[in-house]
Amino acid sequence: MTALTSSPAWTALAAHRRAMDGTRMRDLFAADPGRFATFSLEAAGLFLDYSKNRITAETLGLLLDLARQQDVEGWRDRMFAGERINTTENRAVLHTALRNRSNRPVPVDGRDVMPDVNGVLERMGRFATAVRDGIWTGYTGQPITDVVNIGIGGSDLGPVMATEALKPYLHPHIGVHFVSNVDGTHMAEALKWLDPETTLFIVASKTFTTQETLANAHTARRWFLETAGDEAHVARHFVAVSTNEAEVRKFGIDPNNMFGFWDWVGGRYSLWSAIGLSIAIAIGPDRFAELLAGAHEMDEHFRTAPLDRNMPVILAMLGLWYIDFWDAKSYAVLPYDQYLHRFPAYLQQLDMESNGKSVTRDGEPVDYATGPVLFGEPGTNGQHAFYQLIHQGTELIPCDFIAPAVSHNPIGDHHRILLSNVLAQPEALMRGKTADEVRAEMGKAGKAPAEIEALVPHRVFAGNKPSNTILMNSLTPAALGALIALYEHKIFVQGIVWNINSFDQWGVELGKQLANTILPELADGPKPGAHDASTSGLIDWLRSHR
Ligand SMILES: O=P(O)(O)OC[C@H]1O[C@](O)(CO)[C@@H](O)[C@@H]1O
Repeated sequence: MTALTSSPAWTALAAHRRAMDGTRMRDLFAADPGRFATFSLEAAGLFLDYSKNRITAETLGLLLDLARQQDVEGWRDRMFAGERINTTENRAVLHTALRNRSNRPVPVDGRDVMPDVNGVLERMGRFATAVRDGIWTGYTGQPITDVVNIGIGGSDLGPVMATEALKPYLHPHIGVHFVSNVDGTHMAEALKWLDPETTLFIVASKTFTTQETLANAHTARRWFLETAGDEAHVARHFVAVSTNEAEVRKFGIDPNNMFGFWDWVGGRYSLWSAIGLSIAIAIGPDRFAELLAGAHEMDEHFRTAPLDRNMPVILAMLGLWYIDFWDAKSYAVLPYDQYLHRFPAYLQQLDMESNGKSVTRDGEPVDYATGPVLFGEPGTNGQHAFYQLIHQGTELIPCDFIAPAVSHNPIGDHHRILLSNVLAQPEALMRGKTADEVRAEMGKAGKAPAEIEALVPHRVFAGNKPSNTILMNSLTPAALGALIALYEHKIFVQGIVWNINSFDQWGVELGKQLANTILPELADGPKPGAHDASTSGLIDWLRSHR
């Protein structure tokens, strides 16, 4: 057993879990009229109801004991203080500094990073305004009509998700597009309707060595030069966002057109940095500042609220409760807001790249489950796709439901219908439907007893399925900022309790290395090198079918 699973807090939870067998949320609600008030809280403009979980006050107490035992508060303070808590890469973890609207100094190796952070933010703001106001023009003097962000992973998913989420705030005459996949189709489809004279490319890559992004950027450059002709025009149409000035120069982008950030910003935590340039152009610097401010408010909450009133900590510990003590392997995030349709995809990287780890910070194998498989779709679409399995399948899948009280598009009674669904699903998951309830319902509908009995097993809902509901007034930039920061910190807390490093991603390297080996082997020439029979067979098949 590892130190964690043999620890007092863990073993107490394991015993408590066994004692919870047979406990049903239905009964807990019936026994305690104050359950909703006890298990809900508000922070940074977000309201969290976590009363529909398999918990009692004792459960929460034990979960928080575990958080304390693992020194969540100490690690949190070390993160905010700029300590190098990403030990395998020897880096600080300071995405919170990027949205530190208090301007409290944040030292890294004794040097305050805030002047640099504010400096880049100001440059981004000036540039975004110039593009938005038509002052930054293309090489023929025309205003920019389209911006294409070329990046992948953290250099894509955050900006895509945020510009989709904040569509009501977009500039009316500038289209923002994203190309991430190295599949030429992605680029070809994006460029199809664009005019090189009025298109601005943002090449976004922390390292500026990512194969997919560089391939896409070179293709975009060639496409642009086919019309523009002169290399000198590249400067008005290509800007870079990176930490790697040398590689940016090598690509041929003038460092004056580069927006920098720092190694202490993880890729999947980077939308708050210059990686958010496409967001700033899309919604304007003031709205971008509101996004940062919303996240900062959640940071302050996370930094200062006691653990039992701390939204990210509570969400984290509930998630961990199901993963480690109820054998839940996956987890659904279900936004009831069409604008949040890319939010689950964004969270997949945030959560699965952060906590998809199986060794501790010291390199020992874990003997407990870590990050879950995360998936989701906007409600109500998901209801007509995979909710069946959540309601009646054999897997336990905890869910987060997310919804705004007010829609940006108050058409007829659409929003009321949407809200009725986001309330009904957690209720149904929690309550379920017993055999007697099925019998009574079918009896009332005049069904024959034999038919009723045949269908009872199919129409019973076990219920007792856990979920959280997160509400906000409306999906503003500030609310979105708070929501993202909530999940960032939730993931952080889980990583600390699991004693893993949530800030590296070595697991993506092997595939990259092997792809580089296979790349030349797909060309004509000598037979493929040493592979397993399957990989060699597939290479041969592809070579003979083109
Ligand atoms: O911004 P870069 O350096 O191009 O990296 C893109 C992505 O690649 C990864 O390193 C691995 O997928 C991510 O962590 C990162 O967000």
